[in-house]
Amino acid sequence: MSEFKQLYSPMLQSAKWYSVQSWALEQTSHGAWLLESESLSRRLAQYCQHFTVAVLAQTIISNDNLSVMERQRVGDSDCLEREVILYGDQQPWVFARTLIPMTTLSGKEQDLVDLGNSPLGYRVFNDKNSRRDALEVANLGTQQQPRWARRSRLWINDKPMLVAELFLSQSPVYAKEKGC
Ligand SMILES: C=C(O[C@@H]1C=C(C(=O)O)C=C[C@H]1O)C(=O)O
Repeated sequence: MSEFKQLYSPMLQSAKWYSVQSWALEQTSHGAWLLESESLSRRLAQYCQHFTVAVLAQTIISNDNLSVMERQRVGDSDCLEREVILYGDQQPWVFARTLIPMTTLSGKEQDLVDLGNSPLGYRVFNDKNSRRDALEVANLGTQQQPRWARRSRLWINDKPMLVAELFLSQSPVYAKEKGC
């Protein structure tokens, strides 16, 4: 198993998520990232020369293995679980875990299985019928040294998927805080 997956997958899955309103995110530099409602991939790509995605794992998981909240967001179907690292100029910036219900992988959306190293966000937000809702934020670090994560539901043609993203220490989300 990849070291990234071993480290970050349990971190993300044990996160305590809070609605965005619980955090004072407006007018902060990290808030602009966490509140991004369009494609995070596109935003990250603007901060580097080479934006790349590496798939760590892609497997089908039973609905029984989802948490109650995950089930509330995506329903009762088994899911394709896709875990990736998003890289900016070879630096690991984001660990992301996406749950795509098998019922979403129908019609035009069957191609989501074969994304490989293409960013999911490019595919989803290229479609006119896409949107994001149910945004939640977690801090997996401390107040002094935050490690931000967010979870949101994406819709494509009225079919849901759930994306959780952990912003790693080298990501531009922390640039201002570090005084760079
Ligand atoms: C969901 C988006 O796509 C990003 C790309 C992902 C992937 O390729 O698996 C996963 C999560 C995202 O951060 C986005 O760009 O908003």
